Amino acid sequence: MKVYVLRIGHRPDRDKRITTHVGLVARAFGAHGFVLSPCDEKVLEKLRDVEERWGRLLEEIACTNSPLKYVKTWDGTVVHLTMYGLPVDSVIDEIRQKDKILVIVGAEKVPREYYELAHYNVAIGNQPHSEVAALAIFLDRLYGGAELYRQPVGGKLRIIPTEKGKKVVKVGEEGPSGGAPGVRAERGRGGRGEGVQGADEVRGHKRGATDRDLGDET
Ligand SMILES: C[S@@+](CC[C@H](N)C(=O)[O-])C[C@H]1O[C@@H](n2cnc3c(N)ncnc32)[C@H](O)[C@@H]1O
Repeated sequence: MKVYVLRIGHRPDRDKRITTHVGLVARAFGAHGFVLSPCDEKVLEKLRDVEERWGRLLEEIACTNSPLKYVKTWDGTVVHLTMYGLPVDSVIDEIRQKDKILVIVGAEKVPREYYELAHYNVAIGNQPHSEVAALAIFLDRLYGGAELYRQPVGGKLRIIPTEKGKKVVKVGEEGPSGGAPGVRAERGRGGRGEGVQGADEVRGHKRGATDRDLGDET
């Protein structure tokens, strides 16, 4: 399964923090790609910085100024998170069977076309709340919780879970039993470029094994 998150309706003057949180949730909760619309380099830079320090979980961090075209040319399943949609529990098993999923989250009012283009309009409860919460719960239901235990590739720092305090070590110094308990990332890192349509309209950053962020400090 390949999952991309498309954040639409971002307002650079007021949404930087919440959009960054959408991106961080996409990264930490199992998405393979994060696409922002409209483009805002500051937000993308922040996400790249997190990936550089904490390790690579996203295959692609990109933006588009033609979000509708991005959705129309997505060659997979389109899920739009909205409080007006169907209850997540009634559709999540079906969505989990799909190979390629684009999850759209809005900011303020989402244009009607997105509701029509979506294969699934999905509600995380039928009350208004937040795109950050909606995305987190959707991805957690999609992966059944396993996404929390993926291990990033490269980066500089790892957290050693502790009962109290903060234990952070450099990559390579985790020790034989270091690192978070759990499973390694189940998905492969291959298939870069999948899900990128209208390359002339998608400005992004694709990461390869030679990127500077793969170097560790040890
Ligand atoms: C500030 S909310 C706007 C609420 C909007 N009226 C709506 O259609 O959900 C911004 C985004 O959060 C997400 N969201 C908010 N509440 C949600 C809910 N109950 N279920 C699913 N998504 C939700 C949607 O993606 C929405 O575009």
